[in-house]
Amino acid sequence: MERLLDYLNNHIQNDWLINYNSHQLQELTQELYLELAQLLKYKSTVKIILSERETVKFLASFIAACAANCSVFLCNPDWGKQEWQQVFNLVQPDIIWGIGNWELGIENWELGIGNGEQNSTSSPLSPSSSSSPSSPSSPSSPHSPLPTPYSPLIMIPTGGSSGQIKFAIHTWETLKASVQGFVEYFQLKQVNSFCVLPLYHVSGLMQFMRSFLTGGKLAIIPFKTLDISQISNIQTSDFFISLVPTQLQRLLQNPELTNWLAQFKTVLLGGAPAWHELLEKARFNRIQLAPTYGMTETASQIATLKPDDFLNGKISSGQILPHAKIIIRNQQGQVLNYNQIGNITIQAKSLALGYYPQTWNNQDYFQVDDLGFLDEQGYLNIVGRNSDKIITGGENIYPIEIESAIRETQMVADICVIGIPDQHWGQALTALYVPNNSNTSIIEIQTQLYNKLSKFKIPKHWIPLPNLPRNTQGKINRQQLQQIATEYLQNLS
Ligand SMILES: O=C(O)CCC(=O)c1ccccc1C(=O)O
Repeated sequence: MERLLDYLNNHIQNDWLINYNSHQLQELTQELYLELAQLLKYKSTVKIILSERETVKFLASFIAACAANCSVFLCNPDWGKQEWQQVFNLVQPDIIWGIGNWELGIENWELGIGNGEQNSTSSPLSPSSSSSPSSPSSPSSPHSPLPTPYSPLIMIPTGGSSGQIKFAIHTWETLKASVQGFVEYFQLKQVNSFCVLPLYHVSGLMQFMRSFLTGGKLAIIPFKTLDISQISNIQTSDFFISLVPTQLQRLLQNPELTNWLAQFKTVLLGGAPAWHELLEKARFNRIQLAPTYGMTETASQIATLKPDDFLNGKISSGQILPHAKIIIRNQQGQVLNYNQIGNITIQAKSLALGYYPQTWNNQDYFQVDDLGFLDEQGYLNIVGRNSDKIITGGENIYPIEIESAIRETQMVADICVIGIPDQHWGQALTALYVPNNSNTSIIEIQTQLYNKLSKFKIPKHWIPLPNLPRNTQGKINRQQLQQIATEYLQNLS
């Protein structure tokens, strides 16, 4: 993978990284690479925790780690003590690059839980001969290689909306396959990306990868600091931008930023389910929106609705990217037909090899928690998450349908529907909502719902909250809401 350095130094235009100095990036990458090469004389594998807020440092560290075939664990500098402890115990890193709260998690680790690898004998990587480098533009193999010390392992964190942090094990090949699928699907030579999502997250990292591997431009500006005066000088009609639904909602509340957004070639939307009203608003404002479906394990999107389809009124997650295949199966694993709802299973060249430190062996397909169907034209439709399913009075309900209907009333700023254990109903449909203003009336919302939904789909309990617990990706923490709702209802009775 040393060819990566050559690629960075000689094959990428100087101005690819907008607002940053590419020379500085090259120099820092070289410096860090040499540091790693030194270490690799004595150790066969080097595990790096990368927790870097600064863009150039993040990119230099990432590229250097990959060039040196290290295992790099992408981390969120803002994780709390508990998360860092979990991560240190799992990873037992040789190097920590960056800043953040990780000091908080280091206590146990220093007490000797880590440091298990000090005895590894030297296995120097001989220059280029031992590795099987592939140039960033060559086609990738259909199967991911097993992890070897001669290819970098890129661990991307995924925690879902709550609970344990896991790392999906990716390789340069799986990430490259995702970029190739993307480029083919959109019929592009180069991808210019405007990245407002964190680089340690798959949604941010893949924007870097798309630009880096295709020689496209890359602007990186944290969402929090987006401000019209700072961004209006970048010509975005040639750019992709990736947003999560809550970010899109925020931008659409500001006319200037809405105008700015409407100039993008494509606005990729992913990370969490979008609601009908949000999509309508984007369509009304002629945003070139491309709702996507994908996850950390697939190195971002594997299905995407193209902007033309979106603007023509289509609602779905779009067609499947060429590097991936989605098959809908029933509980027994049998393949279902078009328009039949079942479990979504995935095969993809971009699929992770497993969750660190385990690889998935002999697995024919990856089954996710989502339910959906493919229509005759191969468009993917997501119905809901298996684990979010609520059974009330014997009826199956997916909260997304109820949440969309409630949003359409325009009387709530945010909404989540869950099931609370109930003697009579099995589970009682419960809506946790953020009122739009002090006059928000539940009676009025319910009246509107009666015209749209069957009676059993109307929530039995309504709980107002000042805000709902969402992570930076906009994913809602349903577990926490279960707890809040249970306590709230207990206090009532
Ligand atoms: O939720 C995830 O884990 C993946 C989400 C993701 O990558 C994404 C999020 C927002 C916009 C575009 C994308 C994408 O798939 O490229």
